[in-house]
Amino acid sequence: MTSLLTLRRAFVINRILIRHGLEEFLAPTPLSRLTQLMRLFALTSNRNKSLNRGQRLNQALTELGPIFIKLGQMLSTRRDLLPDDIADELAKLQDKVAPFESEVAINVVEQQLNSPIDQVFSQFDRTPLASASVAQVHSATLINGDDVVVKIIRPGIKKKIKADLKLLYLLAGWFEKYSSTGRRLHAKTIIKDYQTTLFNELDLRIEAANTSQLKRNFEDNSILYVPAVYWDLCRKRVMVQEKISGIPIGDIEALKSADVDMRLLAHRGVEIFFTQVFKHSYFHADMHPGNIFVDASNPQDPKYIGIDCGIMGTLNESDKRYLAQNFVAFFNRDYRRIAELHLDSGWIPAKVSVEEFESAIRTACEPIFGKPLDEISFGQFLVQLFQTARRFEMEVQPQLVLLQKTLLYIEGLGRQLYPKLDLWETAQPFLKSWLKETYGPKAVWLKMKNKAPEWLEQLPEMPDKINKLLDQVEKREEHQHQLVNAIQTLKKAQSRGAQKIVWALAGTALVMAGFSELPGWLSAQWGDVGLLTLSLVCFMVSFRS
Ligand SMILES: Nc1ncnc2c1ncn2[C@@H]1O[C@H](COP(=O)(O)OP(=O)(O)OP(=O)(O)O)[C@@H](O)[C@H]1O
Repeated sequence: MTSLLTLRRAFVINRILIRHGLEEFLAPTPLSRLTQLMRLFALTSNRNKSLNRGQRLNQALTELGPIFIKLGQMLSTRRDLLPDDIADELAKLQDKVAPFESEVAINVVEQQLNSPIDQVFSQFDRTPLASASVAQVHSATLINGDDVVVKIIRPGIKKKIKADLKLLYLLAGWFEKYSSTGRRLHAKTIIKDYQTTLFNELDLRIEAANTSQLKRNFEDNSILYVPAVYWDLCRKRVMVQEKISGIPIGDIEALKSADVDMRLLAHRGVEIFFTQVFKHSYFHADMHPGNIFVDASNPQDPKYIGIDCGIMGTLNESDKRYLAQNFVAFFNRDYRRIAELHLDSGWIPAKVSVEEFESAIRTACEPIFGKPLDEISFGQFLVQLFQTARRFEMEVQPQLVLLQKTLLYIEGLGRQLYPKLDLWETAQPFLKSWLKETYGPKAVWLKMKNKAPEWLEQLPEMPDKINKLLDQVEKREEHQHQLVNAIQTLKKAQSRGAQKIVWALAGTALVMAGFSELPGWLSAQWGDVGLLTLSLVCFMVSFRS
């Protein structure tokens, strides 16, 4: 049954792709035969020939539905993988879905909270505030008078997501199997990452927990405000949080007419990003205009408000070191250092020549410096670096890709707010102080101080441990010695064996010669005796050796 449904959907996808002139994406897959058949029987025709391939892909994904639209949106941020013309068009995809009935929304809320709606809310706005492919948001007021928003998962969406994912896996599998581009793009991994993102979005407790964590991280830093979560009203398919109000970040006109200090706002955006990355190792990774607002109550001290923490990125110490050191080296145009960092840390295999890698990075990054300082892009640098490193067999970690995508967005936004934004001005002191704080003498001293109790605890066992270690070293040396001896004996035996074989072969050859015709100058009798004696000698030597 399921496979029949999948086949039907595959047929529909095929038709849509042909209609938008995108058969080239199917060419290497088994669907291409179906494509030929469909064209033969004129089941579909190729429209939109005047549009470029990015625009045609945009239209096809829109027609394929929300799960494909979301995939396109996600892919639009993978500039390290996709050509710019396609990424630009995919970025324009709109996730606009018709809202579901408010009765259905209320049913879900009552079922999830196990309580009639009017016992939880004094007012529930039946017209949704927003409606996307996975969830819908309604305004409401709690019995205690707090203004809140209620996010509700679209009923039946999980089944649809699963069916579409099944198909996407099938297509990605074909794409990887039959096309070198598919293999280069790691098509199946892309779908796997997408699946993780989608499934996380289906459980609103994950988003609620992320929101709480981000709020806690910025408790002592007022430049970012995060709404409070009402934990007792959060379930898998319903989340209630504080209602915020602010100017949407994309509304530049409104910000300007509110007399907001745009330069400060742009720099604070960069500061928030670097604080999340380097101080908290935890960053909001779904930064789009719908998720960022500005509190302009004091326009000369504007503050950000962030919502929708469904997708967050985390970094470990080595990721942060990688980023900080590379950024600093990049701004010093020290490509040698970047190459050395990659080799020394084992990010790229040791067999790669440092000169070759340095030259590839220089070729990729020099054009970025051809621009004025206020156009230099860290995000673009990461795109180029990852593209180059991939060519040298570096597996770029997903969290770094997520970060690169967020950084590109932050830069774009910052320059939209304040076109003269110089990222380095905010980033440099930040990175330098982070490197100093983490790796400077004070940091080393602090780390040693933190480790001291652990070391003290182990101190009494130290002599025993050192003894054991020395024993091991001794044993290892003994083993090595024995091994060398064994190899030498083996070699000798091998050469003696070879000698044995040679002598035995010579003996055999002489015996055989005895049975064959002898040269005329040798009398038959003496010849036979001589050959026999010689062969006997050979066999004896062979036996002895
Ligand atoms: N706490 C809030 N206060 C006020 N408005 C909110 C709040 N949370 C969400 N909204 C409104 O609802 C919209 C959608 O919210 P949210 O981004 O969380 O949903 P989503 O389903 O993840 O949407 P998308 O997929 O487009 O990001 C927001 O753009 C905003 O207008």
